[in-house]
This record gives sequence, structure tokens and C-alpha cells, in this order.
Amino acid sequence: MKIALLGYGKMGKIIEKIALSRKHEIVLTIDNENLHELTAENLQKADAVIEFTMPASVISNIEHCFNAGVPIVVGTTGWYDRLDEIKQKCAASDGSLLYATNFSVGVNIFFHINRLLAKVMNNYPYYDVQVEEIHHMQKLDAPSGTAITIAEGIIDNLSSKTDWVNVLTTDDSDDDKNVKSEELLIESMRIDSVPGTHTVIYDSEVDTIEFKHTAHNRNGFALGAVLAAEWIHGKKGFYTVDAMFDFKS
Ligand SMILES: NC(=O)C1=CN([C@@H]2O[C@H](COP(=O)(O)OP(=O)(O)OC[C@H]3O[C@@H](n4cnc5c(N)ncnc54)[C@H](OP(=O)(O)O)[C@@H]3O)[C@@H](O)[C@H]2O)C=CC1
Ligand SMILES: O=C(O)C1=N[C@H](C(=O)O)C[C@H](O)C1
Repeated sequence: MKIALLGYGKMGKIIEKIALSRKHEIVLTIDNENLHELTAENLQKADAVIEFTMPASVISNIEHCFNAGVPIVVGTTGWYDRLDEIKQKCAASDGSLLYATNFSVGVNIFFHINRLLAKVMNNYPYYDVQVEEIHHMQKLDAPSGTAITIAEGIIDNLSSKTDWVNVLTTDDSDDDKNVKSEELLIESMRIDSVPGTHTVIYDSEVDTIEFKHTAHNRNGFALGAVLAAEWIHGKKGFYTVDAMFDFKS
């Protein structure tokens, strides 16, 4: 397949390596240095685009791909308040888009078990739950997209929580976070070069249950994004990464 990369930062460079190792060809690479090359003509050289840029640029990048009629896989996080609008634009332009808050297989297994666990915990109301996420210092958005998906999985399945709230903390202190009992706290921390760690914590007076995913590097995210480009090639429509996985509940 011919692949265009929008964003050539930490993720773009790893995606390039993995795509080449799977015998794909990179026909276009765009970052802030060569934005003038982001034209419909150049995008149309690709069978699919993989977009890992920044919250401020993702929407216009998606629109460029819809206008050029090229399928796009979106890894960038921090734009989900625009989901409905983009879904409508996708339909209106007969476009193709697949997005994920996290492309790694391990995290998608984690998402699935998280939903099942939340269902089970309805029977044990003396446990309270919170989500913790830790990422590197360069991360622009909080909470992480992954933490939002985890929180939504809990809220959809655990009757005691109706909404999430986010606190970005700079230390690991146990200060009172002023969260209402029906609110699910997502605590975000930014430490060194951590690739991504997510923990769901059910806490009672007598014990604590912790369910944790730790990314050791970015290779899992990158492989998932390349698999998504292979999956969306030749398809039309608006998809989440769930369409690629077959978890029976
Ligand atoms: N869904 C998932 O599985 C994962 C998602 N992510 C998300 O992916 C995004 C990128 O992460 P990461 O690679 O670590 O970030 P980086 O900051 O390392 O890279 C971002 C890249 O985007 C480029 N860029 C900025 N603006 C534009 C634009 N308008 N068009 C094209 N390129 C542009 C930057 O160029 P320049 O360097 O010239 O400024 C840079 O090359 C983040 O939102 C992150 O949260 C990350 C990992 C996994
Ligand atoms: O910015 C990152 O690095 C990551 N972002 C994604 C997120 O916001 O969940 C996925 C992964 O955790 C790495």
C-alpha cells in the first residue's frame, strides 16, 4: 500500500519504520516544515493517510483528506468535542475515517476487560473507582484520550458514576480532589518520558483492586495504526478502532 504520514514526530517516525517493515511505501510525509506540500494532488498519491499531529491541526488535516477522497486513520487525541461534526462531514463527503484514542492491541484488550469489570463492580458498591494516567512531559492534552475511553467504559457500565472530571497533578500527593460521589475522577500526571500508563483503581476500606496497562514503548501504538490503514483501505464510512477487533462480551 502507498501511505501518507501527516505528522513526523515521535509517532510518525515509528509508524514509518513499521509500515516499511510491512512492505508499504511512504509516498508523502508532512510536518510543520513542509505544510505547503499538503495538497489534494499529493494526498491522492496515497491509498491511506495516517495522522498523528496535534489537537490544533487534526481537524483541518481530516478535512483535507475528505476533500481529497483519501481514507484517513487518526491517532491524534484531544479533539473529541468535534466528533459529531466530523462524523457528519465524513458522511457528507462520502469519506473514510477510522480513529482510536489508543491503537495498541493491549490497550484495546484492556478497554474490553475494563467494561466487563465495571459491570461486575455494580454488585459491590462499597468500592469507589478512579482512573490514573501518566504520560511524558511533552503531552499537550489531558486527560489522555485513552483515559477518556476507559472512563466512558466505566460510566456506561457502572451505575454509580455519571460523568468524569479531570485533575492534572504535578505530584503524587493524596490531597482531597473535591470530587462528587457520582463523578469519576481521572487523575493525570506528566512525568519524564513515560510512553503511557493507565490504571483503574477500585478502592474500599479493606482493600484495593488495581487494573493497569503499561506501554513499554510506542511500537504497539504504531503497529495498530498501520494495521488500521490496511483495514480501512478500500472502505467508506466513519469507524472507531472497535471495528477492527472482535471482542465478544
Ligand atoms: N491513538 C494512539 O494510539 C496514540 C495517539 N497519540 C497522539 O498522537 C499525537 C502525536 O503524538 P507524537 O507523535 O508523540 O507528537 P509529536 O509532538 O512528537 O509529533 C507531532 C508532529 O506533528 C507535526 N505537526 C504539527 N502540526 C502539523 C500540521 N498542521 N500538519 C502536519 N504535521 C503537523 C509536528 O511537526 P513539527 O515537529 O515540525 O512541529 C510533529 O512532527 C498526539 O495527539 C498524541 O496524543 C500518540 C500515541 C498513540
Ligand atoms: O500522547 C501520547 O503519547 C499518547 N497519547 C494517547 C492518549 O492520549 O491516550 C495514547 C497513548 O497513551 C500515548
